Amino acid sequence: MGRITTTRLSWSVEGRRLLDAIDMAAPDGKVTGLLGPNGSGKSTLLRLLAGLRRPGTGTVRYDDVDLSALGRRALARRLAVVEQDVTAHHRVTVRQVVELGRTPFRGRFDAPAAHDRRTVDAALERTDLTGRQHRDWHTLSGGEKQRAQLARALAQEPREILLDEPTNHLDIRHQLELLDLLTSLDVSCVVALHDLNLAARYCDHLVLLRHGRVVAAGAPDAVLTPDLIADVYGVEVLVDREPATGTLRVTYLSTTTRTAAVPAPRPGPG
Ligand SMILES: Nc1ncnc2c1ncn2[C@@H]1O[C@H](COP(=O)(O)OP(=O)(O)OP(=O)(O)O)[C@@H](O)[C@H]1O
Repeated sequence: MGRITTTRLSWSVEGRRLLDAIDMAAPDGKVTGLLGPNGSGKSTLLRLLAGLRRPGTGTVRYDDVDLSALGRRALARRLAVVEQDVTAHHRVTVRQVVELGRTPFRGRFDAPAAHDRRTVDAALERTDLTGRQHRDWHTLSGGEKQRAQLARALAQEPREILLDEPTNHLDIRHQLELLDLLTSLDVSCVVALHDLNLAARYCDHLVLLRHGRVVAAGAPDAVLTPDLIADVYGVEVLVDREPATGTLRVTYLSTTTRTAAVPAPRPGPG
């Protein structure tokens, strides 16, 4: 497990600042939810955390180590990334996709060792894909592909996992199973989510973005307030607790024009 932090992290493209001085911390061993409307910068932030984009300014740290000082292989040995809508270009089976999670631990020409096989078997089992492991990747449904990507991430035995809307193709049962699984792992997770009720139920810590800036961060009951949700999403909500479980519950009432007052993002370098 490791703590992920960013300091004054910014990223711009074509003169538009898409992330603006992001200070965030994803606590060790916890599930951190990234929230925010479409285009608020969740995927861009995840890509910077994953080292897939280089920060314009600012830093990303894994524990106390700057991401730029971690080699690619060292990073791949601790960090798993589950992106949205991954496509495979070659004919591969589900098991071969999951076996990719073992690549950082093997020499280029090594056959999978017993530990690699056991880890892949366990990852397939935990994502309910054992029965589909020999299927061609292209024959899977969207939800099965998403579960296979999670299985690949688990096969990596990571200390940290970054996930971009991992529930968007999943039916209700698999959404709950995936998030139950994430919360049961001894791993620090950062997960972009749209569903505020799933965020309330499964995340220990939330970071709410708007126009590439952090507008609130903290425990779900500090972030999921009617005022913040109306300001950021333009939706009036009722927030209470579900009586049977005590979980925070967000009920959507109506859209509002309150977000119209939000200033446009600043242009800027870096
Ligand atoms: N490479 C790029 N070039 C130009 N604009 C980009 C690039 N990448 C992202 N953007 C823009 O940056 C903004 C943030 O995008 P991002 O995908 O990070 O948002 P998001 O919060 O993940 O959105 P969604 O909820 O719709 O997935 C959007 O306006 C997007 O169009």
